[in-house]
Amino acid sequence: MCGISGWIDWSKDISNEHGIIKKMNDSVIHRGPDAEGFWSSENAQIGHRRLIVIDPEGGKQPMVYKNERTGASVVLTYNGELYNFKELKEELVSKGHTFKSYSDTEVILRSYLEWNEECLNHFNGIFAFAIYDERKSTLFLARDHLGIKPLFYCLRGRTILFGSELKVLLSHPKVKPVLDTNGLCEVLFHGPVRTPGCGIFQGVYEVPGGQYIVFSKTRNQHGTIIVKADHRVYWNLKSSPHTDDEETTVQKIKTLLSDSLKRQLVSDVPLVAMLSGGLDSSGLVSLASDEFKKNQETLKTFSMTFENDEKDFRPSVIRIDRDEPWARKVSEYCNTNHHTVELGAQQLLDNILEPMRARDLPGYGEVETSVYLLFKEMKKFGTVAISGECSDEIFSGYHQWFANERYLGFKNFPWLEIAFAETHLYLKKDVLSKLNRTKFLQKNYKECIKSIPYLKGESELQCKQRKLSYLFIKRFIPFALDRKDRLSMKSGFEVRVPFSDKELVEYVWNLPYNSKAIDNIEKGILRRALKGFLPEDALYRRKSGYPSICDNNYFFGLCDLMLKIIDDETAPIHKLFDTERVLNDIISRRDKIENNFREKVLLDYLIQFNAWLKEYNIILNF
Ligand SMILES: Nc1ncnc2c1ncn2[C@@H]1O[C@H](COP(=O)(O)OP(=O)(O)OP(=O)(O)O)[C@@H](O)[C@H]1O
Ligand SMILES: NC(=O)CC[C@H](N)C(=O)O
Repeated sequence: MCGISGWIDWSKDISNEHGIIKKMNDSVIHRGPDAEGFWSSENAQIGHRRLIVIDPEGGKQPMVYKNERTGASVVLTYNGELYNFKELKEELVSKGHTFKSYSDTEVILRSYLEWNEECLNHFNGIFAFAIYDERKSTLFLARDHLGIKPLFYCLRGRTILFGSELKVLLSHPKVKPVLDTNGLCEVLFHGPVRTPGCGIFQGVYEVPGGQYIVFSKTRNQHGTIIVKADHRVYWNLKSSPHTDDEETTVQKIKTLLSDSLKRQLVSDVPLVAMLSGGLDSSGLVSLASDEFKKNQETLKTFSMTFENDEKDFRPSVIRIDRDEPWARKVSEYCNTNHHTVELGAQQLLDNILEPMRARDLPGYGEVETSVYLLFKEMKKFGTVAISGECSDEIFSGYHQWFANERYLGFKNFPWLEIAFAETHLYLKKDVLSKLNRTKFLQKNYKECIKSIPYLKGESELQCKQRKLSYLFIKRFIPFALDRKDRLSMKSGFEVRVPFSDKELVEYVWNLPYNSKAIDNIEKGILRRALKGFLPEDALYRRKSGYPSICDNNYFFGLCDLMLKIIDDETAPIHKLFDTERVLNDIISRRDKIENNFREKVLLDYLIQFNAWLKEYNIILNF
């Protein structure tokens, strides 16, 4: 993947401000370790950091089209992969376009020249890009359908700033890390599930998936130059009755998934795969290894586990068994070259702040640290990987929620029930009452469910299931993708998610829950579609969550780190949290707590939160 940055200023000449754009661009050097590029003019400074994936020579960026007659340029800075670029190129050639390279980047640029913003309706891929069009004095910011690649921006008067990560914007002197009431509520009450569009810091936003913005320079009635921002949704979930019979549905899912996977194998650099031994990653590994075999190649697969996990493992509602034996079994069945990455408690503690630095926000602790370390290791073997992420959200794999009246009737985001949204329990009383958690969450939830496209004639139960499915796709997926992008890109590693293919999502969205959970098992329809691709027991392995470390040394290590923070009077966290209660309820009782999952999540979050306030010099304004 790449990192993009930019600064458009219609209020003054910024052609000499190279130092600032260089700093913005350098902040995402990890996203694009292979090359850097800049383009500038009187009103624009545009940067690019490149992780080369397709056409090393021809795909350099920013990529510019210059109208020879007028001298006006159209400049593209882009992060992503256009999976259907070969087909689109043929279409564009038939319309008279000529190409200088075989890169997907040039296809994006030429598509814009041909179709303007409508080009988005032709794309299948993962992308976040900016096109500065001197011919029209516009800046076009766009993001892929589900929001797989990131894009943040802010508008200050006649100045527009944009970048792949929040740190790009924070590197510009005009942007300060101010946390107002809304920003604080977001980080405290939603856990890491940020509201799409919200950039946490005051005046900072995100282009949500499936949307674009055109900023244009125009004049108001007094003749003063102003910037107009036109926000548009170009893709969304649409409901229609599902009329295919069972067999047709199974066949269609099989075709859509295998087409998506094949498209996503395109790469000029080594591609590897994650393998948990669960249905989703195993299914993709099986399909991908067949493609590799056609070229006499062996797919490399990777799974993550913990040192001594066999001894320490205790089953829980979330994690019913260990991934490792299943991953090995699937690897043997598919003939992959399998690697196991083993992590220890101390290694996780040593890297505890890395996910926060990757996301520019505090996050979901240990799970994020292990994913980050896994990606870092995988990068030694490849530049691109395939992951089974998002299948659970798309196929409604959370049986415990979809088949449970309590959750179906729940009038809030269901994940607020999980441990990672419990920080409010330890907030100082005056802070909590000032922030009004209930009001914030209710407003946000109501806003979200307002746009659910219910289908006429659906039963009450079906409506509730559609609502839950909508919440997972529109709210939980952006969080999962955001996390995956930042944790992989911190090591310059691109992770692709074939289940998030727009055509597959559009089709599965309209399956009633009963059809998805056919055979009385979560994701039953997907299991039927993957029949013959996996050993029968792996095909019907029940869902077991992402591994969390059972070694108590990790929990004790967290307690020690937290104790140091509590003892430090200057620690910023004291301003917000009742640290005395954390000490009494958790740290002093550390030996007596049996199942410490919730406590681990809380401590992880508080440690990251404290470091975030400190390292980012957060200005609290609430
Ligand atoms: N132990 C693991 N090692 C390597 N990658 C993993 C591991 N666990 C999860 N992943 C990655 O994260 C993704 C999401 O995990 P998740 O547990 O939701 O899915 P899964 O294990 O593939 O399948 P299932 O949902 O059926 O358990 C996986 O598809 C895989 O890419
Ligand atoms: N890493 C990226 O975002 C890649 C951009 C572009 N697809 C290339 O191959 O260079």
